[in-house]
Amino acid sequence: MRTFDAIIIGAGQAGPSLASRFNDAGETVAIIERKHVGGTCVNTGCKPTKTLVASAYAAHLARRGAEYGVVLDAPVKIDMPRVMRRAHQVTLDSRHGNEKWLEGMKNCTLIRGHARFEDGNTIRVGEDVLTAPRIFLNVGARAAIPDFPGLKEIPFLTNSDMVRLDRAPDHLIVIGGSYIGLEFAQMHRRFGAEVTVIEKGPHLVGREDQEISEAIRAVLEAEGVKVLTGADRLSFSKHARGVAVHVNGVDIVGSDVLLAVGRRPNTDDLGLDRAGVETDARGYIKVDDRLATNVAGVWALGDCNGKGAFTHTAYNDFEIVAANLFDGADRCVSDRVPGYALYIDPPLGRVGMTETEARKAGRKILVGWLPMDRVGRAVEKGETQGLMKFIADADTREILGAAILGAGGDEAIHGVLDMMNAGAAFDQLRWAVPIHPTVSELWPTVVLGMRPG
Ligand SMILES: Cc1cc2nc3c(=O)[nH]c(=O)nc-3n(C[C@H](O)[C@H](O)[C@H](O)COP(=O)(O)OP(=O)(O)OC[C@H]3O[C@@H](n4cnc5c(N)ncnc54)[C@H](O)[C@@H]3O)c2cc1C
Ligand SMILES: NC(=O)c1ccc[n+]([C@@H]2O[C@H](COP(=O)([O-])OP(=O)(O)OC[C@H]3O[C@@H](n4cnc5c(N)ncnc54)[C@H](O)[C@@H]3O)[C@@H](O)[C@H]2O)c1
Repeated sequence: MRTFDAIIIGAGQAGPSLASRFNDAGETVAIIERKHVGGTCVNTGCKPTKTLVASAYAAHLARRGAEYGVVLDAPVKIDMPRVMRRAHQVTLDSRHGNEKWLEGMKNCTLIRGHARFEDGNTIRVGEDVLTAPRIFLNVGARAAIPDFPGLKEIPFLTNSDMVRLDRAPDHLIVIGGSYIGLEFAQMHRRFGAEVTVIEKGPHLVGREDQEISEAIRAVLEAEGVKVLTGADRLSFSKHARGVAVHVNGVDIVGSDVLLAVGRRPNTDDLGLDRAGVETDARGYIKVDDRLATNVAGVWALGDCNGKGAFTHTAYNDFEIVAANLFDGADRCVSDRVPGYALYIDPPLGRVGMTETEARKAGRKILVGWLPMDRVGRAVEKGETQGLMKFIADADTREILGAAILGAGGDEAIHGVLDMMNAGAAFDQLRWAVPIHPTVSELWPTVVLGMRPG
């Protein structure tokens, strides 16, 4: 049995940074990884997908070259193996960088293998048995694979397969019209595939306000992505041309199927019952506001605690735990201002509540919005799809939320995110002097135009 000051299971987005804090404090730490250092983000998530999105954007812009007076005399061709090599290289560089970082930590031991609890402070990795007074779970999540009729009979793809595919499918059928589904849908359309998105809910990205969902659908349909919402009773079968998806009484035939219907936490094979660590009905580890589980000395960080599903929320979980353990702070998850982006093109940048959520919360709200074709920067760039939207509390002057579906939306949303973090009233934006020409320079205009919602 080996003894450490701390054990971390999972080298995703929280684990390695936490290991580094233990190392720097002169405490011994073991970090256990069963697959690739860097976890989902680096290997099968953000890094490869955003690199692929960049290739797809280059193809799209090249096709539109003539609109800008840039003449390309031959049709745009996509070299898929090269596209994929570029994405793979970005992943490899990041993974190797993380590995080197961990291996360079004097007090840290990187252990390869699948970890399971023996009891509340003992972990087994194969023949290796480790113990520590503090254990941190950073085990992440994987693609959910529901038991759809016929699914076992057909080949299907998940996000992990998609980042290894070195061809554009002839016709990609995407099940699930949210983050993963839409990012892959648009990118493969731009790589030359026919693409159909099948979504169960009445709208794409159902958690957004309806006009945002509809604008996203318009962006995708304008590029030729077919969208079917309100999909009911899905089933699958083999077909001479690949796969047939039976939905709402019709058959859709494609060459490949991508399942993007959500994620499930990697907690079913962790021996949590032996340690007595509680999970909710969906398998997420129950934690308090400071990420402690019900078992003393065990914490859960990142996707596996169900409090966030993004790289920045997993990293913020590390920041919270580290600040509380090492810096004498008292940080908690409920202080976090929720922000995220959907990386279709143009991207959707989001922070805080939607208008629907603000109304449901019983707030008296003010709402302002502007179509992107009124934003000079977007006009100059020739990227005028989408809108900006701002929601505030009419009584307290608090900023409740904002969205930019439009050029640079993933970056420009940070102006609002920072104001919300600073607890600033929306009136402050009125007197900001933003830089011209930017997307952000329109926030004062949006704020001045707010009306009761
Ligand atoms: C296609 C896709 C695109 C995405 N794009 C974005 C994006 O643009 N922006 C964003 O913010 N988020 C994005 N995400 C989400 C983001 O990747 C995750 O939220 C983030 O990686 C979660 O980090 P984590 O540390 O909680 O878990 P992970 O990164 O999943 O790491 C968990 C690690 O634990 C290991 N592990 C699990 N069980 C065990 C065990 N028993 N023993 C040993 N090791 C174990 C796993 O192998 C894994 O390496 C995307 C996700 C996907 C799938
Ligand atoms: N840009 C980003 O930050 C980014 C990108 C990709 C993934 N992610 C993370 O990964 C997580 C998972 O993404 P996701 O898109 O797989 O899941 P999701 O939970 O966001 O969406 C799943 C979608 O599938 C639909 N669906 C469920 N069952 C269905 C069925 N039977 N038929 C048709 N549609 C069905 C749902 O209605 C929903 O729209 C996200 O929550 C996100 O946090 C983030």
